Amino acid sequence: MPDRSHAPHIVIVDDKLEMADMLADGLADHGFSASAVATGKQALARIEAEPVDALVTDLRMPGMDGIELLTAARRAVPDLPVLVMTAYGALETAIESIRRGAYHYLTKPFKLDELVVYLGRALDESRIRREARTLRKSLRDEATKAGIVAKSPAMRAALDVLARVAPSDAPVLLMGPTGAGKGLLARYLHAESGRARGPFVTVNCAALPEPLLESELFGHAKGAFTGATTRRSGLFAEAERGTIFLDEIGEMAPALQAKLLDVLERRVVRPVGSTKETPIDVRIVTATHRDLRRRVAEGLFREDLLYRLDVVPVNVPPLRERREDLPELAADLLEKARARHPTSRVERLSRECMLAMLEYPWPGNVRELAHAVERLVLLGRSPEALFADAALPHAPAEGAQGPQFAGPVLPLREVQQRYARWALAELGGNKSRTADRLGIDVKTLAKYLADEPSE
Ligand SMILES: Nc1ncnc2c1ncn2[C@@H]1O[C@H](COP(=O)(O)OP(=O)(O)OP(=O)(O)O)[C@@H](O)[C@H]1O
Repeated sequence: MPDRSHAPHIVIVDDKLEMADMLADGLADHGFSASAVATGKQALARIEAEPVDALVTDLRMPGMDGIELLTAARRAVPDLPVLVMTAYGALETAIESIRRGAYHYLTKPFKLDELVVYLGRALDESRIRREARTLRKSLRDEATKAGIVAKSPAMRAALDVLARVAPSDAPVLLMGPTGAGKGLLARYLHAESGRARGPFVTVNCAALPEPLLESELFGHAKGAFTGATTRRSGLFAEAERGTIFLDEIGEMAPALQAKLLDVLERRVVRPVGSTKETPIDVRIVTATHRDLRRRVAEGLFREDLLYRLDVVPVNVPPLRERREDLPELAADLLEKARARHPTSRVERLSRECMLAMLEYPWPGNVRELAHAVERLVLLGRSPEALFADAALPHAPAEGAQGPQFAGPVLPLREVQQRYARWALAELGGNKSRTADRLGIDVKTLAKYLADEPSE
């Protein structure tokens, strides 16, 4: 019997109760705690009332038959291992039971030892599944603890897609501007996947010239080029059983794109200067701030490679398009920055600062926000940080906001329309925010926007 901390509780159901009793006694001799019942209903009541580790059921029974019981039991306890006992010749129902999730079927008459072996295996597998789930959950909690802020629908959608595709090996393409969090999401995907215990290797494809990048990625043989005094295995090999994150994939040179396509198709790499190919088991995740379709149209990116890479495309919008994330991001970043600079006078962000942050366009996205908060913490002179302490290059100069009056006097209706259009453009085309800021409802805004200016 496999090592278990408690005697596994097995429910055995057979309309011939003496048969169920006999099996229960036999199982008790093998260290199980087994109860025998005579109907599907009784078995289900037990499963619903107390912790049961496995169910052994006859198939043909009056009232609730074995298939119905199997279905109901697995609805009550989704991972419950179920073994079915079937009469000789009832192969079809036995197969049907497997289709519905039974672990195994035993054809009567069978030896007790056979049941013991299959029960042991079923219990071990269900324990392993449970442990894997707990591990995955704790990794997910880790990712949340690692601090991915996702209040906005866009970020929540991105996390949701990533969590769902994580268990597969499907390539994922993260699209979004610099500093928006693509690297962080790539790590999250890795942590959520079955490869979480394997390595996560990041490569910035824009950082190295083509020949260097090729040998970085695929490795090189000894003497492959001047300076290659030893053999090097490359980052794909380093990422074996893990994930490789190719950042700025849009910048990759065409010749290298062809080689990467070959890696994706054949799952082998060939080090520079070598004739030997090595099989690889690596999940490929890519990211770009470019519009890759446009790069394809411009002849700068291979279309066949794009199709291979964007099996699962995920958008990571700029921070200004998901301001719901900003307050929590700013608060988290403030905490971290304060921990790094314990002598800072800054304790919190002033209301003025938060409002200004919500207005600011953040061209460098979360990375820029992180740097701004760092400056606030370093430069702030009071417990309540002011926006000016962040010393942001794109901050609007005081007084430059809002309408300026000059030129001919215009009818108010026209001013309303011009101002509404300007405000809408300022707020990135977001009608509900614009209406909110103008203190009108969306319908009224639409009226202002549509109004023909009066002559
Ligand atoms: N949603 C988020 N929650 C918490 N931190 C975030 C979030 N998004 C980004 N960050 C932080 O912002 C910084 C920039 O993110 P990241 O490096 O992932 O951006 P990126 O899109 O990969 O940028 P680049 O394309 O320039 O490499 C990192 O320190 C990251 O931890």
